Amino acid sequence: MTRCLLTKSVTFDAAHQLHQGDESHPYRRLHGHSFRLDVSIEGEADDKDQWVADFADLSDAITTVRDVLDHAFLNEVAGLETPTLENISVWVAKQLQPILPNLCRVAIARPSLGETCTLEIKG
Ligand SMILES: Nc1nc2c(c(=O)[nH]1)N=C([C@H](O)[C@H](O)COP(=O)(O)OP(=O)(O)OP(=O)(O)O)CN2
Ligand SMILES: [Zn+2]
Repeated sequence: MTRCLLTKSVTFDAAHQLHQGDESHPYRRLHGHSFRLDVSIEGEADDKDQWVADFADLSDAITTVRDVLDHAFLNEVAGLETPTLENISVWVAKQLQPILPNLCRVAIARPSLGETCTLEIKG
């Protein structure tokens, strides 16, 4: 059997404010970013279909979180009151774990800034 990691990626745009820094720090102003979300599942290709899972099912799952995050003011999303990349990763993992039991990695990137936060999920 072959153990594989499948990754599906989507992009979204969202606004946020961060409380870090002093009162005049630019992070505190309302501003936006373009994000890329990468979601990975791990498993073995099954005998019948010869795949770990249909990418269409991974796509359906990731779309449910993208629909919440895209063009949102992230601070107003329940559980995302401090929307750092780190907290967005944890939030996405919490949403997806019930529907993707073999979820193993969530990464949130800001490609224009060359920044990525990767959350490794132990089985
Ligand atoms: N470890 C983390 N560090 C920072 C995070 C984070 O989520 N985790 N977030 C930020 C802010 O979101 C900040 O707005 C990032 O942008 P910045 O580095 O200031 O770059 P610009 O806003 O200037 O980039 P643009 O090209 O204008 O979007 C900071 N640190
Ligand atoms: Zn920001």
